Amino acid sequence: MTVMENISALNTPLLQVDGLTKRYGARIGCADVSFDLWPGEVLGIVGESGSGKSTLLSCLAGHQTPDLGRVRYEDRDVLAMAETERRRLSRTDWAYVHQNPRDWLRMGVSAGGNVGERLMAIGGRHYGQIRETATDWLGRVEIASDRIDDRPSAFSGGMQQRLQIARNLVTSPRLVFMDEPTGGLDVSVQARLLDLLRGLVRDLGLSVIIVTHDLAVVRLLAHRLMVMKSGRVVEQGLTDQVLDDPQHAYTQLLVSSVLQV
Ligand SMILES: Nc1ncnc2c1ncn2[C@@H]1O[C@H](COP(=O)(O)OP(=O)(O)OP(=O)(O)O)[C@@H](O)[C@H]1O
Repeated sequence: MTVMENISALNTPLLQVDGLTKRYGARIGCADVSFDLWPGEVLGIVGESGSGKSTLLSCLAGHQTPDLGRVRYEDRDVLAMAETERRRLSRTDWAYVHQNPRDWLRMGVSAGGNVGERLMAIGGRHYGQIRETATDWLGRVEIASDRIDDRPSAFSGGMQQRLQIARNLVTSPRLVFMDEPTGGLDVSVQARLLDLLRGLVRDLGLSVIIVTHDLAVVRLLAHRLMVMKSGRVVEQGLTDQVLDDPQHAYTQLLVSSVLQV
């Protein structure tokens, strides 16, 4: 990129979402959701169970087709894209970290293989280099290099989640979707994972959309917050502002119920 292209990239949102709506029959999944995501920005999406967080995330990532609305990634219309192009984006520029790593890791393949496989999917062919990069990434997610040939089934839940993160980030994506990445883990394991995620997001300059019902997670990770209720965005703003001075009654309830715990 030239300097001018760099400056212009900084002035353009990475993702532009406009009026996104998804219904399941008569039921609303998400309705009229609009926002911009900027390079290097972490956007948190919170709301109680059934508020539409996962529906929104899966529509953004192209796993579901919305009924209405527009999604632009850089200068590309994501919804009008051919399936092959969207798949290519998912392997290169985008990553998706799911709540349950066991469903998304290849449990019969070694830890190193799980990471290396993603490099091979984008054209990596040199075995030595792939193994070296996989070892480096295991180190970055705090998995000892002598575990490289172990299968994920021999790993703890926290290690499996860290392996899923390495598998996702090894291809240097720019935009990472995360769906409850710390869900289902012990509190101390969650804290370590959050710390790790925060470091990676900062060091790699990632743009992230993270869905969670856990306000502590967004407090630590997200620059900006969107609060959803019944499929709609009821409040959005800078994370600290929204959490310290919630304007909408629903956000006030969310925040106060956490404080009572
Ligand atoms: N496949 C589906 N078929 C029908 N209705 C669905 C489907 N998926 C979600 N819904 C409905 O859409 C609404 C939003 O659900 P969604 O799973 O997006 O919420 P969520 O905030 O992610 O909840 P959770 O935190 O429990 O995952 C809910 O009313 C839900 O019942």
